[in-house]
Amino acid sequence: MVRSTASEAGAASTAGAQVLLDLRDIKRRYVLGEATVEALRGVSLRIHQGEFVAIWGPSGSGKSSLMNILGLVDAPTSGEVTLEGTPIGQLSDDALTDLRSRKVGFVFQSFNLIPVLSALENVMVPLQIQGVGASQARERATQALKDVALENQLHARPDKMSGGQRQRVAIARALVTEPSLVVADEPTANLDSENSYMVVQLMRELNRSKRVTFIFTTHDPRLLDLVDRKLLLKDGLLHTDETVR
Ligand SMILES: Nc1ncnc2c1ncn2[C@@H]1O[C@H](COP(=O)(O)OP(=O)(O)OP(=O)(O)O)[C@@H](O)[C@H]1O
Repeated sequence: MVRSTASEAGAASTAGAQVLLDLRDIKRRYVLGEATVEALRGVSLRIHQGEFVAIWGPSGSGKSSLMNILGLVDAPTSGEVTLEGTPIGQLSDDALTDLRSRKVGFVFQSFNLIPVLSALENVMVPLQIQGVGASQARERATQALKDVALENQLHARPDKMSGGQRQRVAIARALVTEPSLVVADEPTANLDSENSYMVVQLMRELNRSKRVTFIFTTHDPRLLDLVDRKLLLKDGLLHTDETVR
């Protein structure tokens, strides 16, 4: 049940902004032996460039399933996903991998930093995967860490950093490739309430300053105060879609 439609609600805050992601009637079914789980049961949604969006809802409502599809890491069982006008379902595996690495950055609840690498080296990794040369990668990663106020921790390893600092490194790593979209599934699940708020505030500032679209999931209602738009998922359906500002 959607009380205000995605397109109406999105248009209210994003007049003139281009559609970044368009999901039409997305269903995701998991089959485990005899059992079938209908994790998403028909989600239609439009995300515009520059939006700052939270997806919230009870455990098991389909948030991670939807995030995997929004981040192009999983394909729906049925329905269509379009990113900047490109229908995803028609791409080869190689083309999809290339598009995802250029357009999407990821932030994870458990940070997923490489423990033996410094903060700077962790942030350089996605650039090196893209084939960017070492000195340029170092320069861009240094700037990305400055953007999250960690210029004094360039050479620290993750195990010497607090949870909030580790998540800031992960945000720098997500942004260093200059993606159109950052997808963050429960980015504050392993942080205390003060650090949770600071991390979402930081994502908000970067969303504004860099005009990058952010979509994150959360269980924490306080964090919803910081968003443009909140989507409530229940039982695999988009229940409400509210544009806040
Ligand atoms: N890989 C999978 N195989 C089988 N079932 C799955 C798989 N991933 C998710 N599910 C099921 O799909 C439903 C939705 O799960 P999903 O993880 O998307 O929800 P969620 O809202 O992110 O939950 P949580 O807040 O607990 O992380 C649940 O019933 C879950 O058990």
